[in-house]
Amino acid sequence: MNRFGSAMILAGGKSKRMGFDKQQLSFKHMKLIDQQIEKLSHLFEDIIVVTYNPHYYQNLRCRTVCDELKEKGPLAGIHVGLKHAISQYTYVLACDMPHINRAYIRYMQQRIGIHEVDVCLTQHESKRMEPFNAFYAKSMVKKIERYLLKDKRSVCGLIAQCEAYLVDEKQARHFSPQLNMFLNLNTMEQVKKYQRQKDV
Ligand SMILES: Nc1nc2c(ncn2[C@@H]2O[C@H](COP(=O)(O)OP(=O)(O)OP(=O)(O)O)[C@@H](O)[C@H]2O)c(=O)[nH]1
Ligand SMILES: [Mg+2]
Repeated sequence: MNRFGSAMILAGGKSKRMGFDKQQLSFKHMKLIDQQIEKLSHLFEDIIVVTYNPHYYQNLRCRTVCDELKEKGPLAGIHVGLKHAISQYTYVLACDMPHINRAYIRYMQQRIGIHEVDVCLTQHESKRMEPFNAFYAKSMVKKIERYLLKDKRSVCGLIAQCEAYLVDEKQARHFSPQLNMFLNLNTMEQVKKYQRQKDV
């Protein structure tokens, strides 16, 4: 099994705050998720979209899976994505994150190369962790399953129980000074602000 071949995009949420399905978000007549798939396909040989709408992705360079454990939130997406992954580690992104930072992905891959860990993610000075734009090991599948079956959902709670390599905020800012690489669009207000700043 190779080390970093798979990436997954989570697109199985309810988008309640947005008011319409976030996997349909478009900028300049192109869906954000299609743009993510395109960008990731230059970095990963296998792109998995975790979605309940596989027909959106028929002609794209990706495959689709859907949650086995339903109604349990993002971790259930990570669970099934890891199950289908072809590599030891999988890059995890949410479908509402417009900035993919190639240098940071490479940096995390290097860190994982040195420290054999279950996950590699970023921690803010406030101690808050970023669950996406992160790597998870395939070996976490069973642990995540047990955790979800106990009706727990918090990614950060899970991380506390595993071997994690945490990149600190200061280090992450070398790659993304405003931490844009973690920006996720949850509401139309956030979309409008993003469009104003980026002129997209
Ligand atoms: N596969 C899967 N993905 C999920 C699930 N819940 C959320 N996600 C995804 O996880 C990412 C982060 O979740 P949120 O930003 O809270 O998205 P959301 O849950 O659709 O939005 P809200 O309903 O407003 O909370 C997004 O990419 C969602 O599509 C789920 O139950 N299954
Ligand atoms: Mg949510």
